[in-house]
Amino acid sequence: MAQQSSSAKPMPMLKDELDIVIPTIRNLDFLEMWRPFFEQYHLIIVQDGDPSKTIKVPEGFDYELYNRNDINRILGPKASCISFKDSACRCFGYLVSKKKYIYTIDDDCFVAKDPSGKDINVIEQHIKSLLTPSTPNFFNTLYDPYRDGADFVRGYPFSMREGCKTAVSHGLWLNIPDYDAPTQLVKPLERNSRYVDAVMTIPKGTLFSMCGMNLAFDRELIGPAMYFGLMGHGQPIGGYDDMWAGWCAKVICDHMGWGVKTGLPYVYHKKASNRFENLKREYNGIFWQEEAIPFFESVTLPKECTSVQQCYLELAKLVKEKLGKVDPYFIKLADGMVTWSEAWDELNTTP
Ligand SMILES: O=c1ccn([C@@H]2O[C@H](COP(=O)(O)OP(=O)(O)O[C@H]3O[C@@H](CO)[C@H](O)[C@H]3O)[C@@H](O)[C@H]2O)c(=O)[nH]1
Ligand SMILES: [Mn+2]
Repeated sequence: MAQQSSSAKPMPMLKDELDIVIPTIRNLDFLEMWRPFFEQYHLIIVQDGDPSKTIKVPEGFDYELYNRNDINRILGPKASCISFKDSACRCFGYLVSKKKYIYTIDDDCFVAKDPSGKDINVIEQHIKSLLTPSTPNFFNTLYDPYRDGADFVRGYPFSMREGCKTAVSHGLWLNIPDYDAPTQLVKPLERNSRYVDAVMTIPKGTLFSMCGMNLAFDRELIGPAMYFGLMGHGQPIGGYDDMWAGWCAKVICDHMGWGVKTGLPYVYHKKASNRFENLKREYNGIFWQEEAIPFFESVTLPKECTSVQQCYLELAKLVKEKLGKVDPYFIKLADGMVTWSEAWDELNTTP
């Protein structure tokens, strides 16, 4: 019998242990719709683009806001690892947060409704997913065994039923799905109306496409690996920020014995970006991912790597060595990973 189901006992709100990180190059009007669910939490707003632009935050929210001038002031030369003019800038929010958990959301994502018509509280579901164990080592065909009304199926080893720590909770999207630019171009009218009432652990040894628009993670566990890379202005690639972080984080979670879950909760995504612009920024990524995925699948981290940062620095070394041959960009990216790790230490190691 799985531990008491996650919905049997009320989930803690974690309002003093969770920050909401929002990257924005537009405005924050969408917060009005999220007010019932977000108002109790501290927001970290990462303002991208022109720092002289004033971003209006709706009344009543507790927040800190950082623009490019702040990032440069706080990080100095290390600011070079934080992207400009790409949603990748959001990882600066992970760096400066002091909380155990992070939830990050895009400013074109709104409250979705479940099949009963009830507004979905994304924070509550992500907390449930993060606070209940994962099952990366043996797939439970009835999905989340810790959920009310579910359990481990016959044949599931009892020695494995305590599960593992959960490091990442990856939510999904109704309306505009997270398709790449080529798919968006050929299927401009496709909308996702399928609400799948499930959370599942992504099996160990399997990579996945981590989308940053409705994502939560245990910052104390996997935060040092959640670098969203060098994307956007001055870089030959964009729109692969979350993908890169997801591949790195999944390899490290597998090594550390932690789980990554995907599924509920849903947001309602009203894509604000332009699919033609997206094709330009994603273009190299479409080719490079065919090299990057086999690389990540081939990675075996040494057993001496017992901390996420040791894993991350080892990964950066391998990226430079193996992917640097694909394109010099990956040498720069590997250096960015090291700078990120140094910045993490600088801002997060108590003297
Ligand atoms: O230069 C920029 C562009 C955007 N942002 C902010 O980042 C998020 C996502 O922007 P948007 O919704 O326009 O992007 P999408 O094409 O829908 O999704 C991409 O973003 C990532 C998912 O989060 C992933 O790379 C793609 O799926 C919004 O909050 C923008 O305001 C920015 O800060 N700088
Ligand atoms: Mn979007």
